[in-house]
Amino acid sequence: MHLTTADTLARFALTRREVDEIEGLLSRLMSRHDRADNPGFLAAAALHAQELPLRLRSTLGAMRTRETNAACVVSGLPVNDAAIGPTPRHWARQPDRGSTLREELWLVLVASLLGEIFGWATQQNGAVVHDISPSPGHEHTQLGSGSSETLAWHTEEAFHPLRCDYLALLGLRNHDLIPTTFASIGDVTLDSEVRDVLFQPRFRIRPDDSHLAAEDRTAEIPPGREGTLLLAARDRVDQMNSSPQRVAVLSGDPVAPYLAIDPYYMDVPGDDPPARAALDAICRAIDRRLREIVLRPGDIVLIDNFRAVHGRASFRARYDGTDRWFKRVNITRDLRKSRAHRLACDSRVVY
Ligand SMILES: NC(=[NH2+])NCCC[C@H](N)C(=O)O
Ligand SMILES: O=C(O)CCC(=O)C(=O)O
Ligand SMILES: [Fe+2]
Repeated sequence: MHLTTADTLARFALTRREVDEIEGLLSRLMSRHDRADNPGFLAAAALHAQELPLRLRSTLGAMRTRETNAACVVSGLPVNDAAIGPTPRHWARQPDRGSTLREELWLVLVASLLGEIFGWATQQNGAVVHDISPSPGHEHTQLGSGSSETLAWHTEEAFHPLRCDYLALLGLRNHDLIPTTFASIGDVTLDSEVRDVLFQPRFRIRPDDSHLAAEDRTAEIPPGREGTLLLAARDRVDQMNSSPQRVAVLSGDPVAPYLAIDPYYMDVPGDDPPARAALDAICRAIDRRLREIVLRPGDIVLIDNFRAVHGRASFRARYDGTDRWFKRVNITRDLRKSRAHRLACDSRVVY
């Protein structure tokens, strides 16, 4: 079987005029909002995003509706390296969130062209805009804060039924040009027997370690429904870890399927050699198609989390304030489907 091969990685370079327009929009928004993740700004983000240049809006509109490409790199917005401050050594340790307000507004606006932004109660303490930077002690982990090991390619939250439709990564600092890795299912060729097996619920995907981090569990349990939801979310992660359901890797249209895969956290239960062989086959096919995307400061990559996998090359962390530093958001096309797991209809945190 040959899946559709429309080019999977689009590159969108902002013109000088578009950069000027965006700078103006960001300055106006910065005078009115002190954080990119405050509820007031998030509620209006989709509206403000309509002030982004038309060419950008239509490119991302096509990515959303026609599934033309599985990723798009938007480049050209300058970032002042001194102004954003030193790279934090831990996601919770950025001394002044205001130092990246401009860049976070940029990320949230662009992401809002694809859908609604949300975070996980069990990840980075419910933050909606995540920090990705290397942390001491995490070098050999499979976390965004790892470094010395390759971050194995994956679907973001492959284990979770409410996983994002898209994720967006913003480069703030990347002096060593350490690449993000990327491959689209649209570039992968599979035998029809392999594909048929991957469409069946014969696989298990456990939560990745970012949802189990002990540090997320030290905070006090809040009272009321929030506490109830938080404890239930932790229990669910624990359960998905101890007794995961059997799921399919591929879904949707057999000739242009969607994908949920995270081999590092997967296994094939029971005596099922054909399922094992099918998983190995798709992993090899994806490995062959894996390519590198180097995000420079100001660049945003939007990744279709139903059609592409991503990861990161290994590198040596510096821990001197000049390390690679990204911001990340999850995007859903439909916030309503997670309503049972959120406190309010407009809340962005999924428990
Ligand atoms: N193979 C994996 N899924 N590794 C985990 C990916 C990193 C994880 N999303 C984090 O925020 O730290
Ligand atoms: O650092 C990167 O380029 C990708 C990180 C990533 O995939 C993650 O944090 O889930
Ligand atoms: Fe990821």
